[in-house]
Amino acid sequence: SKVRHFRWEVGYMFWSPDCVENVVMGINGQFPGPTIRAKAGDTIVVHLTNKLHTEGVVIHWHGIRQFETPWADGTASISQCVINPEETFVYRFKVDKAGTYFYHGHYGMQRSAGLYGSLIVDVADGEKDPFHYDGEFSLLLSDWWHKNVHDQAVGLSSNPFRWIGEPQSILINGRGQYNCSLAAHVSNTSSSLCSLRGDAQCAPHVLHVQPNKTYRLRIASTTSLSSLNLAIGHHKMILVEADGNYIKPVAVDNIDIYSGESYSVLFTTDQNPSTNYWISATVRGRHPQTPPGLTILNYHPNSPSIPTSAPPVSPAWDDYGYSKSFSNKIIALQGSPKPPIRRDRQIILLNTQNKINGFNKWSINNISLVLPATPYLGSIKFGLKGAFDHQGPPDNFSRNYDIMKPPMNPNSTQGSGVYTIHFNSIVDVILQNANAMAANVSEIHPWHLHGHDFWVLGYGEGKFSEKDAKRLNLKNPPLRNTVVIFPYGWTAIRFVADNPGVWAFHCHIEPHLHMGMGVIFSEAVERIKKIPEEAIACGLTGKMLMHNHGG
Ligand SMILES: O=C1O[C@H]([C@@H](O)CO)C(O)=C1O
Repeated sequence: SKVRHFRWEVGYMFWSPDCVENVVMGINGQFPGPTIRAKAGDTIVVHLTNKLHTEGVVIHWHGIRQFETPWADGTASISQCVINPEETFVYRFKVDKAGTYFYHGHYGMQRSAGLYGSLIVDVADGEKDPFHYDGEFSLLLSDWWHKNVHDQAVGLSSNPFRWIGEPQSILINGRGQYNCSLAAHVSNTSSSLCSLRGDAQCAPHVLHVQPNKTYRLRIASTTSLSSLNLAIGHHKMILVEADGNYIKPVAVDNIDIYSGESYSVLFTTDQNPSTNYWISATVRGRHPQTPPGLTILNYHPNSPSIPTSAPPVSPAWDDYGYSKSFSNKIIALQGSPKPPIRRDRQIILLNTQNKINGFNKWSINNISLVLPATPYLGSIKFGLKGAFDHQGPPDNFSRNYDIMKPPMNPNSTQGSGVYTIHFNSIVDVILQNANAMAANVSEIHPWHLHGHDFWVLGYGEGKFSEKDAKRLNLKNPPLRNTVVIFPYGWTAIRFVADNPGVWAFHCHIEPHLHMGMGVIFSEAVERIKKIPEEAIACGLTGKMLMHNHGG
């Protein structure tokens, strides 16, 4: 295995992700940031220098479990102090499992500002994937607003509340088209056909293929808000990987992908080779006001021109039955690690939209998460009293809460308390969805766990009951790091607390996390040996270091 070094500078720059010039957060002058490619077992070392003028930054390596390096998880106020302008922080961590991953900012709304890129881990030398392919491509999906993230964040924390609204564009590898459509001539749209130079920043990323070959398409979603459906016109796909875990191969026409998820699919170029085909990413789960993101599958030796057929038709945005049946198709590949058959602890998390002093929030068991000034990892390790709320949040919610109705009393509180998890204990979490503040509204939330993969034991409708607990899938549940809760439904997961650290578990919709939709798991922190000083040189841990050094 190798040690792979990267020197990165994060900075704002002018860029036209969807043909409209804006300010984006880039890395080394690139948007999206550079792709990291490594082999399982390698060590990645990223020297990250903050070239933003007046704000801190961190980067989270989404899906990488950070065994023995919990300070490198890249979560502001949780695993480390933010990196200040002109400072360099060294992220050093092992990528221990092959798969499709990505990285992104995890401070304020910096992911929405464009701070993201792909992280791809190939199998180690001498190892093989359990499937064959002739070539591969990688698509990183995101959504893009013309309103800058500062305005977005201020709106979310204002009274009256200003919602960010739906995105202007869906980007595929950082490229979308706002004021025109690649498919104007073949779909019923009022937009005009794009006339783009191939080297324009918003020109689509074209996939060049040979006929009669099999390709692996790696797809990851780092959207701020949007749930997407991805399809390749006229081609079937076989799903083989989810969130860096092999799954039982299953043939599908298209895939639902929620923010924080990744998949690999195989497709064979067995269609009429005299034409090109569309790849589309269409908004689902919220009333779409954003045209699909599009790119082109270009069969050799055709020119990379616009396909003559219409883009694929996706399921209706509110066809949740379709989404549920898709999610239920994902099961573990035979021979994958199985979950332990019993649990040590069950935590039931009610997801509600709330008000605090007139401000809109999201709460979990009636507590809206606010992050403390001193990152948890250091304050917990050194027992610094007063760094965050002493009282841990509850493991359950009131039994008579009606999840089908808007909250009777929408007032909630904010808090920074943590769930303390014992080393090697087996934890079940039941994510319980509910009605939002408006009547007859319940939204999709993709939940992402840091530091772990978990088994998805099942999805269900309504309020989770003891009956449901007996019917969980312990036979072949898939391992993942992100899972969705459907409107008015619940989702059950299980994980083994085998990774000392402080780990966020949160809705991956960035404005929702910003509004408090997450919890913190403090796991066996007493087992962590030496935390690098640069991760904790702020707040109360910074003061402690100063005293220790006789400052
Ligand atoms: O957090 C959210 O706020 C809006 C809406 O509920 C209020 O405008 C919305 O759709 C969200 O997901």
